[in-house]
Amino acid sequence: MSQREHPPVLAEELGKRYSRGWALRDCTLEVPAGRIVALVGPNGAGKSTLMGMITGLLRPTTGRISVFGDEPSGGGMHRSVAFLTQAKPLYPQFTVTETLRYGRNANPGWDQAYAEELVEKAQVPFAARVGTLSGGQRTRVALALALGKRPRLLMLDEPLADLDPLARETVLRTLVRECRTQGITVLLSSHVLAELEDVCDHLVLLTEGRVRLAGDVSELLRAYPEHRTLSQLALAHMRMGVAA
Ligand SMILES: Nc1ncnc2c1ncn2[C@@H]1O[C@H](COP(=O)(O)OP(=O)(O)OP(=O)(O)O)[C@@H](O)[C@H]1O
Repeated sequence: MSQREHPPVLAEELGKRYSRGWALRDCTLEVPAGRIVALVGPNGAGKSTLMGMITGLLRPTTGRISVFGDEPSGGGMHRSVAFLTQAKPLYPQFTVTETLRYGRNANPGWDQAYAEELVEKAQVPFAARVGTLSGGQRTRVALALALGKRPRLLMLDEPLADLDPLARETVLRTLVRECRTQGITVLLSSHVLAELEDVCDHLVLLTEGRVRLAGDVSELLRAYPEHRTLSQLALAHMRMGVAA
């Protein structure tokens, strides 16, 4: 089977146990190609743990996970995956130009023209040091760094948490436009359910380390007609999961 035919993520009975107990249990799911997937759940539900296992930074305790058909290893992230977190590991003393140069040196498939175009569109000065940029500008640079890698799967763990509502909307719009145009699969973790509404077409909902709901958003809304929106659906299942 060619790598193209493997789904971006396939988890089978995946589990992760820390010293304090299970963070994720019996997690079986597929992240389908080309979708924008909302990964939601209350605090401590296991979202970051799942993402950590997709990157290969965390090793599963039980079960299996594959990323484009490959088992993640501790030897670095899959070359087709980019990961953006709220922490945005950018070097504050680097200029934007130097940050992109770092991206080029670190990534074999790097697309310099595309990364520069994203920075230009965001109107961030190339000569500015990253440490002097606003939160919104830093996020746009981090996004250029992630997309310049030309990933096929982009994972975002609460990347917009420190942005004002206007910047959140702008960044999210840019992100969705770029990913839809490029056919990039997105796994987006956020607590702001309302802003996932018009963006995500697939849902993975975790509560207490278990997959409570997963699937195509329109199909799920048809299966649960008492809920009209992704937010209502997710919130109701989060309540059930926590009460269970
Ligand atoms: N390194 C660790 N050692 C011990 N327990 C951990 C560790 N990392 C996470 N956990 C625990 O695993 C569970 C799941 O945590 P995780 O960070 O995956 O949740 P989350 O859904 O991302 O939460 P949040 O929305 O608050 O970011 C929590 O109970 C957490 O305390």
